[in-house]
Amino acid sequence: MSEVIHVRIEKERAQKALERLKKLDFFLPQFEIKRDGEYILIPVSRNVEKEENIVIECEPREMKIMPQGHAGSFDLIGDIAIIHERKRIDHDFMVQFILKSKGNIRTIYLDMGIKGETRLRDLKLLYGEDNPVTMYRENNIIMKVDVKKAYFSPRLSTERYLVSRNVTDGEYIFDMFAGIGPFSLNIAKRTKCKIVACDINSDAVELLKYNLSINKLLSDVEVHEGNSYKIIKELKPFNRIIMNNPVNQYESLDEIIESLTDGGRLNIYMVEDQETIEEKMEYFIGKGMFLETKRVVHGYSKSKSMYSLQYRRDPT
Ligand SMILES: C[S@@+](CC[C@H](N)C(=O)[O-])C[C@H]1O[C@@H](n2cnc3c(N)ncnc32)[C@H](O)[C@@H]1O
Repeated sequence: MSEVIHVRIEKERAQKALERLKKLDFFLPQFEIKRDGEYILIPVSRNVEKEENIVIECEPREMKIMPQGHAGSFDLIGDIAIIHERKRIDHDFMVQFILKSKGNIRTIYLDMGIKGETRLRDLKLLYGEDNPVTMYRENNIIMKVDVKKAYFSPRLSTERYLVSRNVTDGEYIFDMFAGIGPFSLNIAKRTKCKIVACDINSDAVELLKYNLSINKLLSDVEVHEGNSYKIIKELKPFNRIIMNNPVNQYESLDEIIESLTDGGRLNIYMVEDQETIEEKMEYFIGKGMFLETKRVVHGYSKSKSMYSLQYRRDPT
């Protein structure tokens, strides 16, 4: 049986990452470089995680395991690993695989599914201490994460970086489903903007405030606990609205579009299949929105993917 770890990197940055991985002697030339939507999968040797310094260029956060006869992946969040299985996986094999390939793993959970409005994960302990709190770094930001009390996924770190790069100083931004704050933190770190971040989960809001404080960004972000669909009415209009709650049904999209300034931008994340994403895109075009970027963030199921769409509201 052979198993290969791949660094998953956005297409535009893949060449640079490949050169860097070759230089560091992590690249495994005997295995194929593959495509995954807008991303490239580069086969690497197991100890790539040790090179924390290449995270920003390469982001080897999401390691995919593709052993024959198994189908799963795991996320690394600080010293916690969370296994996601698509088909039935031999859990002992996965635990041993992770422990052998990663040096610093304290706890391994199996993802039993995400539920409800607050998107909390049902986690089963497979290895180590049942302590869901850890510190996690991405794009020069540090975050306290509690994988049981608030939603967090490291898989969007490149997305958050790209969105933050698109923001210009002076924007007034609403991060509607902020969670523990990764979008707001990435933007506040790189720009001088006024950001409003809101989440309905009080534990997420507490972590968000803590994360702003440890990154010294408290004064850049106004935090609200509550229902964003209500709060937006009081605080609009915004130059940019970020909607990252892709699995739950979005409400009041007409009103949200109306809450943008002329030329304002909407960054929206959706889990759809090829057909339904086209329908959703037609809706926005019908509302006078101009599509600026469309990316496949990652595959979600056999037929569905997570899409990242950026629209600009053109003056009517
Ligand atoms: C998929 S998570 C995204 C979190 C964050 N943007 C991230 O990238 O980690 C969606 C978040 O939206 C929050 N949420 C769900 N409905 C909400 C609402 N009506 N108003 C505010 N927050 C809400 C949930 O508590 C959850 O933290």
